[in-house]
Amino acid sequence: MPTQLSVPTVAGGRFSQLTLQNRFAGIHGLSGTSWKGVRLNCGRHRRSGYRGNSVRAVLVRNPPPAERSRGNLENGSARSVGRDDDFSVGRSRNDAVVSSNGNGGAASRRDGLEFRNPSELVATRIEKKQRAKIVGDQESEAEARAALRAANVAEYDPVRLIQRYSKEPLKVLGRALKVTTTLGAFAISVLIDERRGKINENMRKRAKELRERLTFLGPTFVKIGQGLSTRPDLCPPAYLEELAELQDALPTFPDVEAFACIERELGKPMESMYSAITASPIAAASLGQVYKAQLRSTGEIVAVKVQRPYIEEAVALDFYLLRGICGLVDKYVDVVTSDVVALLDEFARRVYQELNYVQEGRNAIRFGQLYGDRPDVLVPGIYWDYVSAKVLTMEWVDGVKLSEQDTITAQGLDIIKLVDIGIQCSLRQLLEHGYFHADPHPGNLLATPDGKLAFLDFGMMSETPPTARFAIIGHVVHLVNRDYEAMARDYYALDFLEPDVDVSPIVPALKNFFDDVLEATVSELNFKTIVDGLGAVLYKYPFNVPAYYALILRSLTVLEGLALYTDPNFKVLAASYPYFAKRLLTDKNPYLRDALIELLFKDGTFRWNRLENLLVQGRKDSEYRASDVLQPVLDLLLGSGGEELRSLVEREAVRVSEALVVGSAIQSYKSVPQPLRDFIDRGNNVIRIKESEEIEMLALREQVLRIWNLLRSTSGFDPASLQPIVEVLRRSEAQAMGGRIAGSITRRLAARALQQLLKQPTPTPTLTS
Ligand SMILES: Nc1ncnc2c1ncn2[C@@H]1O[C@H](COP(=O)(O)OP(=O)(O)OP(=O)(O)O)[C@@H](O)[C@H]1O
Repeated sequence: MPTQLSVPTVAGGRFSQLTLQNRFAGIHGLSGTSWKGVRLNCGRHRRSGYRGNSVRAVLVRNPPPAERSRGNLENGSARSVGRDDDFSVGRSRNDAVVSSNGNGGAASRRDGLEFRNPSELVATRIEKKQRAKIVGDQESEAEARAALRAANVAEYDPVRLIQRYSKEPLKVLGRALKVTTTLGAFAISVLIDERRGKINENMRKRAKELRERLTFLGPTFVKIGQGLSTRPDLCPPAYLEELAELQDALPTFPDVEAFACIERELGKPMESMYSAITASPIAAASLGQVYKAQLRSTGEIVAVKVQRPYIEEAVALDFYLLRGICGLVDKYVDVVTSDVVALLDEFARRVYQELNYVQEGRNAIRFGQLYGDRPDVLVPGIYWDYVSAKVLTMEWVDGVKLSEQDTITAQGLDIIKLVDIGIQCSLRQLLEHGYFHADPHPGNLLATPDGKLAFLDFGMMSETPPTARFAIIGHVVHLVNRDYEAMARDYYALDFLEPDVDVSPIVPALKNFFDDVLEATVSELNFKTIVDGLGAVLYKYPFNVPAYYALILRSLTVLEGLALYTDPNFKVLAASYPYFAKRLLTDKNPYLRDALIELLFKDGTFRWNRLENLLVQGRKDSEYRASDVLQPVLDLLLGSGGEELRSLVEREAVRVSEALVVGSAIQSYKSVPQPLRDFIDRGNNVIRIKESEEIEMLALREQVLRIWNLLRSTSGFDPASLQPIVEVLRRSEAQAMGGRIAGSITRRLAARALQQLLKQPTPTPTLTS
């Protein structure tokens, strides 16, 4: 069956080879045939995420023969080429339009050398460093050139918008009519449904209608719809599902315009930059569409994102209009207490930032520096020589969207593991460095064939302020402790409440809600239940939830939602606990150390089970190190100002030592065969101790031994790593404490010995420090 082809004119003149890709029809038989003198190579499109059954064309410029042979030779060593199935169909396998990959080939040869001489090794390291520096310098120069290309990028300025559109009333009126009729018709349909009692029955239909109407209205409304699609607090599930489609199934714009934009923005002809590019986009998103291409200079496979034409004009007019409407709401609608204009301004500023792809490239680099070194996370690199405000060229990521769970499972990948990578990475983003991906919808998360999680789309990033990072961890501790007063106080640190707001009425509300839900342990709780519960509590009080907080909740609920498809019992909090445990056990930040103490010493008693739980959980975290666990705790114990804690620890140390000594004696005594035992104590119980006390002592002994074993068996535990602790123990305070503990234990044991001697039960002595 011959397949219909249409060749974009802009590309038609420039590219002398054309590759067809039929997504599902499997037209491999066409390979090698020609159409109008153009060679055709076809292959089944295997990358998921493509819908429909259309034919995609890849235009490939014929390379000079020398280059072609080099491509053939180096095909195997070209890293990015080998990774991709669909793209390589017309390129490397049949025609090998793979230009030399200078880095790949040379690097592997260099890596293959054997260095025996240490000075040579040092020299190589220095050389590598110098090379890295040169590469770094070149990168920054290329980035600076990209920034120069984006020098005239528009920024959101409401005053300028007013100046601009007050002169164009007809344009404003036309758009206002379009928006009001489109959304008004939807509102009327919903009102009629309500009158007829058919809201639920027609919900799915209306949700679809809303999605279509927002798509029709263009990028600004698509962005609003995307925002709503992640707000279960605002939209019913049917709407959430339909609006989620706005994340990646959007209409495309003509390729001719896209290619013309690339040339205009980068100031060079297409073929001088890319040796191949797909003739139609592989994805269309709200602000741009993405092509797959091959760099002429290195042969690397890249993704080229091109911005929709006239998008700035479109969003500017929409924000001008929406701002006017929000102004009216602020003025006349009393039930709305928030400053709607300010909210819109914040949103508009973010959208404008997303329109500057140089900024997005910078975000990707920063994100990659912070999190890309993790072996299970992939962050695409940026090719600055091919970046401007409207064109972004980045490393191609071969993968499947996390939302396409069947395809992922078919590839033998574990979706829960991938979600867990997402959660661990998100926790680090939110609570460690504070710099986070604020738009982690499933379309922006890809599972790579080797099981990594790739992050895409760095247009919208956000930051958690340092105080809030610690306050969030503290908040979880307070939740575990059911310390509702502390929870309520956390809202000051979290910036939810002004310092002058009285938190006392909030405490019973929190208690009411959490006492019920905490029937289960916190880690068994659904994250969404907690978020919804908090939402319901907070809603009644003068709270102001900062934007970063809503985004944090969103990113974790998105991940939990993804996991729930596969495992209905998945709990994001349980998955997060190892991270919290590791932070609490190892972080030297005073706020977190206090939180740890609060967790471990509740009401003046040491909670061994909590320590054990923290250790069990903490070692599940990939970055947990046993040596880190002890150091901050000891520092805290022995530092100035730790008197109260020291006396608690001393008391506990005595209790534990006694449990170990007496408990071991009990165990040894019990392991002696009865006839021998009779012979030893001649009918009297040598160890005279109350049964309940004995049970408690043995349980404590078991627990302490378990904890010690946990510490010792933690992977990577190296006795040498305890050296700093030995240093701490040498301090005079530690020695003094050790002396006091030993004294107390001796007194307790002496009392017990006396008790045994007199065979009279005596009251347990009170401890003195
Ligand atoms: N580096 C890449 N490698 C492979 N595919 C990519 C890459 N970058 C983007 N894509 C594809 O293009 C789609 C859209 O890209 P992206 O999300 O960056 O665009 P956007 O306009 O910022 O989208 P949004 O509407 O989410 O803001 C992605 O969902 C993905 O399918």
